[in-house]
Amino acid sequence: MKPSVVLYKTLPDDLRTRLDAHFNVTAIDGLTPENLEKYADAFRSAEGILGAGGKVDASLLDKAPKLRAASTVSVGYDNFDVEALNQRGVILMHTPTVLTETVADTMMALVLASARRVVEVAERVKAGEWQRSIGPDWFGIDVHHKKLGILGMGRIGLALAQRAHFGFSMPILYNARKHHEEAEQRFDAQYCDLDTLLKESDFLCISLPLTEQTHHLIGRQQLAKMKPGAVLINAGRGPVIDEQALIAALKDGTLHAAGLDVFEQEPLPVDSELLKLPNVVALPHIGSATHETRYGMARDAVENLIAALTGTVDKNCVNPQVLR
Ligand SMILES: NC(=O)C1=CN([C@@H]2O[C@H](COP(=O)(O)OP(=O)(O)OC[C@H]3O[C@@H](n4cnc5c(N)ncnc54)[C@H](OP(=O)(O)O)[C@@H]3O)[C@@H](O)[C@H]2O)C=CC1
Ligand SMILES: O=CC(=O)O
Repeated sequence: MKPSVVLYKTLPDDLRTRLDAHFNVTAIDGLTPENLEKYADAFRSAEGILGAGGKVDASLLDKAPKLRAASTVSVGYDNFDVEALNQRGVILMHTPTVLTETVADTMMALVLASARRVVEVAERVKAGEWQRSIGPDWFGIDVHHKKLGILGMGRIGLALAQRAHFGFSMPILYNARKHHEEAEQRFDAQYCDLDTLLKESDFLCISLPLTEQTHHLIGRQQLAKMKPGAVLINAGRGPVIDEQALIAALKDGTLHAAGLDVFEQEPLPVDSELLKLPNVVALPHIGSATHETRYGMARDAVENLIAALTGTVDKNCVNPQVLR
């Protein structure tokens, strides 16, 4: 008999067919409390789950006693209680690599849009404000040759460094837990502590995961240390930045602008102060959102679940210790 799995994200038809070929699939529209109750039987017999978004914690795992593998259509896995998965021997699979270049493109787009006020001035054109030659009130700031600080020199940080170094001649500073030889050799990136990164970066780009250590890593004190007129970009996770402190820094002119793909609460509430600030470019968490990359992520997530439930995992595993 095929193993049972719960699918909580819509897949392209061909990938759904592949999943159906291996498993008895119960498809639900998200890990909501209502669905956990409504599909209690499916969770009780599920050996795998596949999807994105929604908390996978001890209380969900208690409802799925046969679970052996979870496959997320994302690289970030902060919505999973990995400790609880480890205790129950559940393998967690994710989708690194396939999205790296696309997310780095998004970050570079945020750098350019924030510096050159692309969204704001395009709106002004649409509003009919372009009536004569533009003056300094339409100007932005240069990107090329400015100092780019990268907080989190992992896969995405490295791809961003490549763009900034070769495409925009930007000197690169970075901070991570360890030195990254590849970034230093290929892009002449200089390692520094967080304070130096804050003080010296013209553009500070965050590509960190959300963990206990990174939660509110950037708060009022850190923002106050940033170079006057700097631009802050965040495509890691919203709660890495204390959003209220960020709003204050944008209002009092400490920061020139911010480009944000992620927020403390998503979707961003429509009454958020951030949306009232002209110097904020706010995107709806589209870091990896191209047709090609989202398809690749879904494909990898399906293959990851098949590998996890057939004992053939050789990559993309968050907690390989469970395999031993
Ligand atoms: N906006 C979006 O749509 C997307 C957002 N993301 C987010 O981006 C994150 C990064 O992805 P990816 O680059 O693939 O991940 P990686 O694991 O490759 O890189 C993470 C980097 O963060 C660093 N890091 C972790 N904790 C700390 C810390 N406490 N202090 C300093 N540095 C730290 C790591 O340091 P070290 O190298 O020393 O271990 C590493 O350099 C994801 O976890 C996800 O949250 C990802 C995809 C899309
Ligand atoms: O935020 C997206 C991810 O893949 O993580």
